[in-house]
Amino acid sequence: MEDTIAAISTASGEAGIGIIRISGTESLQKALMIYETKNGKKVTRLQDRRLTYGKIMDPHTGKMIDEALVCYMKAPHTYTTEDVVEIQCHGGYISLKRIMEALLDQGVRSAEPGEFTKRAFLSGRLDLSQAEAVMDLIGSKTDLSHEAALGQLEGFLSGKVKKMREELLDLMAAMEVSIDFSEEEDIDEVTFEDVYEKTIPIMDDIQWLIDSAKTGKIIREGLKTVIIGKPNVGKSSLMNALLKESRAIVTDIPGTTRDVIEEQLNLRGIPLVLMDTAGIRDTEDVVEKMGVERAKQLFDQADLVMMMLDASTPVTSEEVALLNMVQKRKALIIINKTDLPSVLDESSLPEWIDSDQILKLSLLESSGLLQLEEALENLVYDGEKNAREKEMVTHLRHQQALEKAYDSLKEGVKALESRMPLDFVQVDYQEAMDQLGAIIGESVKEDLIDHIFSNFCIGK
Ligand SMILES: Nc1nc2c(c(=O)[nH]1)N(C=O)[C@@H](CNc1ccc(C(=O)N[C@@H](CCC(=O)O)C(=O)O)cc1)CN2
Ligand SMILES: Nc1nc2c(ncn2[C@@H]2O[C@H](COP(=O)(O)OP(=O)(O)OP(=O)(O)O)[C@@H](O)[C@H]2O)c(=O)[nH]1
Ligand SMILES: [Mg+2]
Repeated sequence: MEDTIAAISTASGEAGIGIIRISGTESLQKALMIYETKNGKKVTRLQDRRLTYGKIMDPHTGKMIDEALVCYMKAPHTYTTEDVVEIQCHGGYISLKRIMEALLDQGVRSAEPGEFTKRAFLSGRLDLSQAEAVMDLIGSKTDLSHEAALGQLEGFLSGKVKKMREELLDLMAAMEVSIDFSEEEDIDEVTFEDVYEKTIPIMDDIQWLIDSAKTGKIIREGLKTVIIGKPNVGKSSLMNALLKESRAIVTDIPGTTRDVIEEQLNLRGIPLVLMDTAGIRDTEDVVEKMGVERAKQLFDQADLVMMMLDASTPVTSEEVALLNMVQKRKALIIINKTDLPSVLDESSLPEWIDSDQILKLSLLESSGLLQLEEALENLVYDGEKNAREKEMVTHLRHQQALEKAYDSLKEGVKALESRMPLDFVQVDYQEAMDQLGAIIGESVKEDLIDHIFSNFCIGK
């Protein structure tokens, strides 16, 4: 029997109401220990799925903690599939804290992060990718990431994975039968053709999912974008322009920004984590030097680099060195201050730079920003319009499992083609099955499951 757990499920802080969720066999009994009706009567049961007004009492002092609405939901048709009681009290710190204390006093255990959802998963009401989607939904910061999470919660990925696994299972069964009926260990020709032809579309489906992950990961995690360049080119001005607020200090003194300024931003549905950095130059100033070091570190970690140049100054050798570091990266080259007489010679830029990568702006005149947004959008979607739909793979874990499944099938098909003994083929198909299974939480180790749920928030 699972023990009975409770947690505050609403965010902490002052709020209209707050909810405590209790789950487990003893939920109702424990909740009733601290509950009485508005007339001060104790009760022994509550109607299933009915919100009831009453008082939450401290059993020790006999004093009221708060008034509340209480709802009992009978197993198995609940979030966790266990008996659940929810206590809706006033929001704020004290009511919620004291109700939790009163419950713990009755022998209820504090839920671990994600434990409610873990129970929903362990009971089979959700599969692992759906459980992960619950957290994504809570964490989503743009409509697109919200949509993607909702799609996954509704089972878009699980559905596809389950269908592919069924198809693979059929193929494995067909191979099995084929061996049983043939004299040798070989697979007969008809079965070979059939298995081969049916495997290819499965591989195509997997590839499609893998392709969607490029955008999907950015949609879920955000695109870490760092603005770099020499001092005074307008990096902080760009940060402010994109945020549409005066966040970073802008002056005409080179070396104004000394620390990293990080802000989140929703750009056409893409969550950007935007970082403005200290202008990179050789400097004796200790603080600025540290800022420059940080800028260089961030540069390494970023998903996207916006390298900013100044149209009114010549390209320096230091800038060329920075540009060359950007070569293999997702990068945009931004030439700012195009309102000033042009001094920068574009032919002095490294040759590898693609003309699509260069954007010309004048932040003073607010021109060129739309083109910049568009270029960013194209980079994320890789020019694929259909990537904007909500069906995409958003987790690295899923992407990696799909890649492994794909590789195994490729091996399997190769083994088939060269008429290898069937055991070889089967090993590959089984591996693909297992990899796909890992996405939905079948054939995964317990510590992976623990790890995934430990990243959830309390009360979920
Ligand atoms: N008060 C409250 N609001 C909430 C939740 C909750 O647990 N409590 N949720 C979550 O945290 C979300 C809703 N998700 C839920 C998903 C499934 C079930 C559930 O009881 N499912 C049952 C029965 C469904 C039915 O009525 O047919 C089932 O699937 O068997 C409940 C909530 C968002 N809002
Ligand atoms: N003429 C002109 N001036 C600009 C433009 N964009 C920014 N500036 C000015 O350039 C100066 C430097 O801008 P910042 O945004 O502080 O430059 P930065 O790259 O953040 O500089 P550091 O933090 O010192 O590295 C300010 O005086 C801005 O007003 C532009 O498009 N045209
Ligand atoms: Mg600055």
